[in-house]
Amino acid sequence: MMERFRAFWTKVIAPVAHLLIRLGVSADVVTLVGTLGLSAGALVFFPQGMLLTGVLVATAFVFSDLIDGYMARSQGKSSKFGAFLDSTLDRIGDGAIFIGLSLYFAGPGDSALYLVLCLVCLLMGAVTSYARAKAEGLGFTAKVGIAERADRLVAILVMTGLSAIFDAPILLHVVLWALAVASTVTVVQRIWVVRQQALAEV
Ligand SMILES: CCCCCCCC/C=C\CCCCCCCC(=O)OC[C@H](COP(=O)(O)OP(=O)(O)OC[C@H]1O[C@@H](n2ccc(N)nc2=O)[C@H](O)[C@@H]1O)OC(=O)CCCCCCC/C=C\CCCCCCCC
Ligand SMILES: O=P([O-])([O-])O[C@@H]1[C@@H](O)[C@H](O)[C@@H](O)[C@H](O)[C@@H]1O
Ligand SMILES: [Mg+2]
Ligand SMILES: [Mg+2]
Repeated sequence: MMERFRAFWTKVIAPVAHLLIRLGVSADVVTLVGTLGLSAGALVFFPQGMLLTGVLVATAFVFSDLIDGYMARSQGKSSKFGAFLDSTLDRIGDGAIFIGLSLYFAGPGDSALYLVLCLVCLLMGAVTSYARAKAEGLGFTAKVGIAERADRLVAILVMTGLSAIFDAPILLHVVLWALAVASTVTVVQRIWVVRQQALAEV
């Protein structure tokens, strides 16, 4: 769903990308540093209950996932390794967010239920992305579903931020339930579309 906003946000990040290019920074370094920053934001601040700080730090770095590809393309330096690195490190950033929130619910958030829900979101988000990668490796396509990565990131970061701003834990609880369901639905959607493609080959 968020893909439709790619063009707008690409315009937003383009000046940053061009500055980094002028500074001689490579897209791969942006991919790596962005992942480290996103992960640090989630793993340092969420477990301490500093949810808004964690969201703001994570948000500052998550856009690196838009910047890195733009940098590569604008220099004509898109590469297979870059594509591999980008997709692989996405999983680390996604995992850090839900591990950070799991540790929050194991500590100040004090809820076994929402700790488990965080783990479900972590798992089904990872399976969602793996399903697409495996499908593409087999010559199928599976870039479908109601909860692609950007959708999941926007949902969890915005709602976590709002829950902190308004001191409304319910907002975080609702988004965790929603993402657990939506990610699972997305996995089923991807299995379905690959099944249809496989049957069409017969
Ligand atoms: C007050 C409110 C609360 C507190 C503040 C909360 C604010 C939080 C707001 C938003 C945070 C969430 C933002 C999420 C950003 C999404 C980032 C993302 O997921 O991007 C995903 C994709 C990019 O995917 P990909 O990496 O595959 O594309 P690339 O362009 O990188 O291309 C990859 C190819 O490039 C080559 N390559 C790459 C790297 C490399 N090193 N070498 C290479 O060669 C190679 O060929 C690769 O194959 O982006 C998208 O999915 C597009 C859409 C994303 C845009 C969504 C952003 C939405 C932001 C804000 C939402 C609303 C905010 C509202 C705030 C207030 C709410 C009340
Ligand atoms: O949207 P999603 O399928 O869960 O996750 C996507 C991966 O499948 C893809 O390999 C990667 O390039 C994208 O950046 C995003 O991480
Ligand atoms: Mg990227
Ligand atoms: Mg990416």
